Amino acid sequence: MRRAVCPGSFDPVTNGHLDIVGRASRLFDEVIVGVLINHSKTGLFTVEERIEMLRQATASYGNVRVESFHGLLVDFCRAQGAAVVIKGLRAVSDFDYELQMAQMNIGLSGVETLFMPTNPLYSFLSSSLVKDVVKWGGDASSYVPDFVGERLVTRLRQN
Ligand SMILES: Cc1cn(CCC(=O)O)c2ccccc12
Repeated sequence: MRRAVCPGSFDPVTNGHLDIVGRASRLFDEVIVGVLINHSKTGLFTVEERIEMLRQATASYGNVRVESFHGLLVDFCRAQGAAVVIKGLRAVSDFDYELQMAQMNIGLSGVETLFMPTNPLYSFLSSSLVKDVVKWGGDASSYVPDFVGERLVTRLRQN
């Protein structure tokens, strides 16, 4: 069974993430979305909330699993039996860092990284930008699933 891991923070999941995950799910037998647990950074949503939104957003794909992990990505890949990491590239500016990570990961463990160009519709998108837009009253309905947008409004506009 050919598995791939799509790692990230997903705080929250955006349509850009879902575009890549959906395309990867058509290329691999199973895709594991890995939600990174970062103890040094408090996100807007808890890891459990991010997992819940990702599971709801990817339920229709049929071969996507969502799990959390901490520590080295390659250790998570090994534990999941995945030989490939899928990364979405939004712009050339993403490439330097992602290349460095990919070279380190293959050196550490032989885990390959495949880069997928982001759909141009979402090449400017990030979870941080979406959060800022919603916080200041903007409409993010083109950029996140409706249920994610509703949770963003509830979480950001209460305070
Ligand atoms: C474009 C893109 C960025 N990331 C990191 C997201 C993050 O760290 O929150 C992704 C994860 C999965 C699929 C596509 C992407």
